[in-house]
This record gives sequence, structure tokens and C-alpha cells, in this order.
Amino acid sequence: MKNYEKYKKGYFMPPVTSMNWASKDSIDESPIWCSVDLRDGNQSLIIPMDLEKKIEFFTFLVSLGFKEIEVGFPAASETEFNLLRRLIEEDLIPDDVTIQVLTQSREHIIKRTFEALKGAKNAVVHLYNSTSVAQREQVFKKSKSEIIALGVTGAKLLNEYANNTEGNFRFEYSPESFTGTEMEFALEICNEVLEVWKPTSEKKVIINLPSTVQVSMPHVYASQIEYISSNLKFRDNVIISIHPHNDRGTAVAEAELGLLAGAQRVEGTLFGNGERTGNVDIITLALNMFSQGINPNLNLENIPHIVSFYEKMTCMEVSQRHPYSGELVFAAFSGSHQDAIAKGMEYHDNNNLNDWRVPYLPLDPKDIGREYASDVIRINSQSGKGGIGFLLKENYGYDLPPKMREDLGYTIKNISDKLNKELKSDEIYELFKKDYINNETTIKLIDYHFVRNGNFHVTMECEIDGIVKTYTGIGNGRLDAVANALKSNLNVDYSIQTYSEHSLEIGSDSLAAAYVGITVDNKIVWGVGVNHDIINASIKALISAINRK
Ligand SMILES: CC(=O)SCCNC(=O)CCNC(=O)[C@H](O)C(C)(C)COP(=O)(O)OP(=O)(O)OC[C@H]1O[C@@H](n2cnc3c(N)ncnc32)[C@H](O)[C@@H]1OP(=O)(O)O
Ligand SMILES: CC(C)C(=O)C(=O)O
Ligand SMILES: [Mg+2]
Repeated sequence: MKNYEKYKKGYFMPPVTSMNWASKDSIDESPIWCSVDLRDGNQSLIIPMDLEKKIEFFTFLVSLGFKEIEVGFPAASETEFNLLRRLIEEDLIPDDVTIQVLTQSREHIIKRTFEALKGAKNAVVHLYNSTSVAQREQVFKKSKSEIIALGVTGAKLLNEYANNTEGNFRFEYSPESFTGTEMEFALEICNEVLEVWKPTSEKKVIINLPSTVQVSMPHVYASQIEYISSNLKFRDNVIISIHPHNDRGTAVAEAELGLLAGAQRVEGTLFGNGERTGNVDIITLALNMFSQGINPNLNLENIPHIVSFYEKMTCMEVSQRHPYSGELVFAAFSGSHQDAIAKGMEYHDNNNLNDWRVPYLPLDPKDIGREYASDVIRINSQSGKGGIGFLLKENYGYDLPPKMREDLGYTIKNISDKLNKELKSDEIYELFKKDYINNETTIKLIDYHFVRNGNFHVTMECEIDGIVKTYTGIGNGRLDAVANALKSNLNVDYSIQTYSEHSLEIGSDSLAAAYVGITVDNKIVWGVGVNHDIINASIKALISAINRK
């Protein structure tokens, strides 16, 4: 590619890098989550949400278990302002939920923000100003000390307006564009703001360290967080928050390493909506923790519902490969994966395993509202007997003998290959039913009765080409007698290779399924019989096999 020389590193490693985070291999507890869907998420939509949508979204975030929610930028517009008034005046904020609002360090904006917040039971006022080299030079055209003065002035104004406004307020400060800032300077400005606010254990301050624009590998961000976390004043009374964006596609990695490095709080959005490539996806982060045995303290048991709500509200789409939430992320089309998953599930059932270890599935899809049969095992020309057998068992109760699974597996995948499309579970069942179950294409069973006289003697009536015929036969069992009757009268040469049966537990009242495999010309041909009576089912299975040969 041309032009690569145009780009230089735009980040700064801290002066000291202990990298203690690198020796930890897991996150031990869930952080404080702060949803910024209604602010960062909303400010990046083509059409921002209207007031009613925002209230509905807020209520939804509360139902998911968020205790801190950035609801907007009240000075931005009438809608944003009115949202605050509605939430407060109509008492829509549960007592254990803290709302958060964003403001620039400009007095008229801070004033308007507090007007919106009047009467708030619990609110975080989030002040930001940009600190990176690029923003200082190009946008603000200010020296470092002038940038510090901007932050400090804003911090003082927050003190002043909070003292004069009814409500309970805590403060948050973000050195916006933190990742493009020299770390000593980022530390200095945060400490100066903290000196103004003087956090206490009763009134902790949030220092939020955003990767406003991702410019480095995630380990650099982790080292930056660790440096600030270890050198901040009032550290015990400060909550370190992180706010990764996703320009390099590593927001989740940054957040995880940031937590290892000392962050206690994460600002992000559902499915990573947000500026440019988005904010960090809180659902992915939370489910990463969940799948390592950590309670994320969010209610994510119904991901399909969360996806459809989110898509309706934002008009954005969750991609089919989106971790945990995309339509295809648990889907196994390929035969060997399906085989391993089906065996893994059976192993878990048979051994009553509580700890989840099924191959290919990092968590149990059922825990987040997904279905094995429709979300996990999907059938196309890459599929195998294991998956097809699993679907018939899971959805329709047919537990096919292993060799028959193979036979049906090849039949189904060849059909999928020829049609060049996925076959859904009901289509597979229809193909199976039409061809294998109670097949009457040539011979149709009308009636039968047995007499036992040492051996079994059968007299049976069958309809062949519209003509009813009566056959008799003798055998050492009932099916043997029928097999002999058909063999001698129809002049077909076959032998019964395998027989099995079970009751059908799904979609029926006490039906039985019988499976018969006959050898004809060194080839096994299968038939299935289904009836309330097991003898009837087994005779039908044999006739189905003969009809299919
Ligand atoms: C990374 C982030 O997500 S930050 C959040 C960004 N979100 C938003 O901006 C959404 C809401 N914003 C808005 O609706 C508008 O920008 C408003 C209402 C806040 C302000 O509107 P306006 O004053 O008309 O415009 P604008 O934002 O362009 O103002 C730019 C001015 O503010 C200054 N400014 C920008 N950010 C800050 C800040 N955090 N603190 C102090 N001054 C700031 C700029 O330097 C510029 O100054 P200048 O007028 O001397 O050139
Ligand atoms: C306002 C700040 C925290 C922000 O959204 C960012 O830097 O990305
Ligand atoms: Mg942001």
C-alpha cells in the first residue's frame, strides 16, 4: 500500500510500566457497568432517538440490571433536556439507579445541565475536556496549563452549581482523547480536578479514562490505566472508569485488560453501538465473564429479545457473527462439529454434569435464551449424521439407530447439496416422514393376526397395486413370521439385519417407533414404522424397508 509512511504512533507509553496486569489471568468480579447507550450510542445514530423512545430504552436498560445510566447531554437539545425533566418529575428512576449526564467545561452548558437535573435523587455529572496533543494544538489551540485551567474551571463550576441545585450529585471527569495524551499530563490534569473536588469515601469521584479514539494495541491501554490508577491522588476515594471505543476492533480486549490493570467501572453500550466503529460492547464483556464463572450482575437471559429491542430502537443491525448475540454464532453446519456437540450434550446428560464443557460451545446457548435445535445444529451440504440425528431426536423424538443415521445423513446432505440451500428441521422431518416412515408406496398393510403354536403363524392381508392379497408365514417370532410370509409370497430376497424400537415421547400420546434394517444385495435398506401398537409399528417398519429397496 502507498502512504503508510504518513502514519506515526499517536500514543504515549507511561514513563513507568510495571505491567502487573499481565500476570493476572482472570477478572474476578464484575465491574460497575454504566450504559452510555442513551448518550454516546444516541449521538452516533443517523436519527437520534426521540423522547418516547429514550424513555422506553431507559426502562429497558433498568430491566437489564444497569444501575448507572448516562441518559444524555441535557444542554444539547430540547429533547435531551426534556428527557431529564420527565425522568425526574415523573419519578421514573428507581432509587437504586443513578442517572448520569455529560457536559462540556463551559459555563452556559453547565448551567443548563443543572437546570435539567433539578430534583434528581442520584445523579453523576460528567465533565469532559480534551487533552490530547492533537486536540490541544489543532482544536483548542491552548497550552497544557490552559487546558488544565479549562478542566479546573469546569470542576469548580460543578461544585458551585451542585451546591445551588436541589438534588444529590456525584462527579465524573474525563480527560477526553486520553489515549492520545502524554500520560504524565493526563495524570496531572486528573489530579488537579481531584484537588478541586476532594473526593471522600461518602462522595467518591469517577475518573473516566476513555480511548476516545483507539490508537494502540490493548496492552498499551492497560499499561496507561495501571499507571494512572497507581499514581492518582485520593485513590481510595476514586473510581477508575474506562470507556473504550472500537476503532481498531479491540474495545473488548482493551476493557478486559483495563480491568486487570485496576479499572473498576466500564462505560459501554449494548452490542457496541457508538461513535464510528462503536463503544465497547457490554453484552460481550459481560458474557465473557459469565462464561468464566463470574456473575456479570446483568439480566442477559434472553439475548434474542435484547437484540430485537435494540434493533427496533436504534435501527442498527446486530451482525450474524456478533459474539454471543449474532444469529449464527452458535450454529454448527459442519458434520464433525455437529457430531462433537451432539456427543458432548449426551455426555453431559448421561453424567449429570453441571459444569459446562461441551466442545465448540463456550457457553450453554440455553442460558442466554438460544435453542439447541434451531440455533446450534443447522443442516446443509457440510452436515453429517450426528447433526441430523440430533435434530430428529431433539425436535421429533426419533432416536435413530447409528447406522440408519448415517444412511439418512447422506440422503439429506445430498438433497441440500443439490438444492444448494440450508434445510430446516421441519423440512428434514418431512423428507424423513415421506420416505422412511410407514412407507406404503408398493405394499400396504391392511390386517394381520397371529396364532402361536410353538412357532408364530401369521395370516396377513396386504394391498399391492390396488389388489388385496392374503399371505401366510411361520417364524420363531412375530416379525420373523411376517418376514417369511412376505419373502416367500413376494419372491424378494432379503434378511433382517437390525431391529430396534422405542416409545415416541414428543408430539404424540404413547406412539411407538420401530426401525428395521434389511439386507438386500449386500446393502442395508431402512424402514420406520410408527403406530400405537408396537407389533403393528414393527411390521410397518419392515414393509417400509421393503418398499424402499
Ligand atoms: C467524545 C465525545 O463523545 S464528547 C461528547 C460529544 N457530544 C456532543 O457534542 C453532543 C452534544 N453537543 C451539542 O449538542 C453541542 O456541541 C453543544 C450544544 C454542546 C455545544 O454547541 P455549540 O457551542 O454550538 O457548538 P460546538 O460543540 O461546536 O462548540 C465548539 C466550541 O466548544 C469548545 N469545546 C468543545 N468541547 C469542549 C469541552 N469539553 N469543554 C470546553 N469547551 C469545549 C470548542 O473548543 C469550541 O470552542 P470555540 O467556540 O472557541 O471554537
Ligand atoms: C465524553 C467522553 C467520555 C467520550 O465519550 C469519549 O471520550 O469517547
Ligand atoms: Mg465516547
